[in-house]
Amino acid sequence: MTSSSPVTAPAPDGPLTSVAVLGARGRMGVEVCRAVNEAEDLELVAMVEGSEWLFNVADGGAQVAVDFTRPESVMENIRFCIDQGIHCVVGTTGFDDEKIATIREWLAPKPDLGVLIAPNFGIGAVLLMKFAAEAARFFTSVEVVELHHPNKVDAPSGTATRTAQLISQARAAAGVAPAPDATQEGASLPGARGAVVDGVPVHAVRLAGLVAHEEVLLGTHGETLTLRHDSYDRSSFMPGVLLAVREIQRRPGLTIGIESLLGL
Ligand SMILES: NC(=O)c1ccc[n+]([C@@H]2O[C@H](COP(=O)([O-])OP(=O)(O)OC[C@H]3O[C@@H](n4cnc5c(N)ncnc54)[C@H](O)[C@@H]3O)[C@@H](O)[C@H]2O)c1
Ligand SMILES: O=C(O)C1=N[C@H](C(=O)O)CCC1
Repeated sequence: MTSSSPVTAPAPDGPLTSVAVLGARGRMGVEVCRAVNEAEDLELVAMVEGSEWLFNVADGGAQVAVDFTRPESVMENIRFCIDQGIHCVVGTTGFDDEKIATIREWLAPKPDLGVLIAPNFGIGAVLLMKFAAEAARFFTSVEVVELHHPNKVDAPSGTATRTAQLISQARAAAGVAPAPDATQEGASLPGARGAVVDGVPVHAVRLAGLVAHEEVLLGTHGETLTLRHDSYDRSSFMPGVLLAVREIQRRPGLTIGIESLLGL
C-alpha cells in the first residue's frame, strides 16, 4: 500500500468538479489546463484567454475558476466570478492590502463562496516562507533574493513580498527589532541595496534559464543561514493548484496562501 500526502490525495469518489482556467494560453495557464485534464475528479469546462470570453466561464457551468492572468486583469476576473457564484483559485500576483480588502467586501454578501489567493503554489516555496519566518527572530540581519525568468511582468515577486511580510510579522511578534540593514545608506547608485518590503531588503534578479527561485539570507554574529527554494519547472506548482481547486468549495471566504490547506 502506498502512502498519500495531503498534496497528492487521490481523487475522491463523487461528481466531477467543473473548472475554468483564466489565462489559459499563458505559461501557467497551459500547465493548469494540462493538470486539470489529467485529474480524474476534475473537468475542464472553459479556457479563457482575454476578457471578452469571460462569459464562457459562467455559460460552461464552472464551479471553480483558476486565474493565472496579469496583475492588471485579475481584479475584474475575481469580481466577475464572485458575481456569478464561482469559486476562485488565484495564482496571479500583485495584491496589496487595498485589493484584499475590496475582495473581502465583494465576498461579504456571498457567505458560501470561496476565493483563495496564493503567491506561490509550490510546496517547497510555502515551506521556505514558513522556515524563514521561524528563523527570522534568531538573526540580526535578513535579506530576500528572488530570481525569475526574464519575462516575469512584476518585481519583486509576490512570493518575495509575502516572505518579507511574514518575516517582519514574526520578528514583531517575538519582540525583535526590524533588521538594521534595510537602509539605502552607502548605496552610490539607486537600487544597489534593493527595495525594502516591510523593513526587509528584497532583491530581484531576472535571468534567462531561470523559472522561479528564492533565497532568504539570515546572518548574525559569526554565522549565516541560507534558505533556498527552486522551481525548475512549472509542473512544480500543480499539486498545490489542484489541492486548492479541490478544497475551495469547502472553504468559504478569503484564504491567503495554501498553508492552511497543507495543515501548516
Ligand atoms: N502563485 C503561483 O504559484 C504562481 C506561479 C507562477 C506564476 N504566477 C503568477 O501568475 C501570473 C501569470 O504568470 P505567467 O507566467 O503564466 O504569465 P503569462 O503572461 O505567460 O500568462 C498570462 C496570460 O493571461 C492572459 N490574460 C491577461 N489578461 C487576461 C484576462 N483578463 N482574461 C484571461 N486571460 C488574460 C494573457 O494573455 C496571458 O496569456 C503572474 O502574476 C505570475 O507572477 C504565480
Ligand atoms: O513566474 C512567475 O511569474 C512566478 N510568480 C510568482 C511570484 O511572483 O511569486 C510565483 C513564482 C513564479
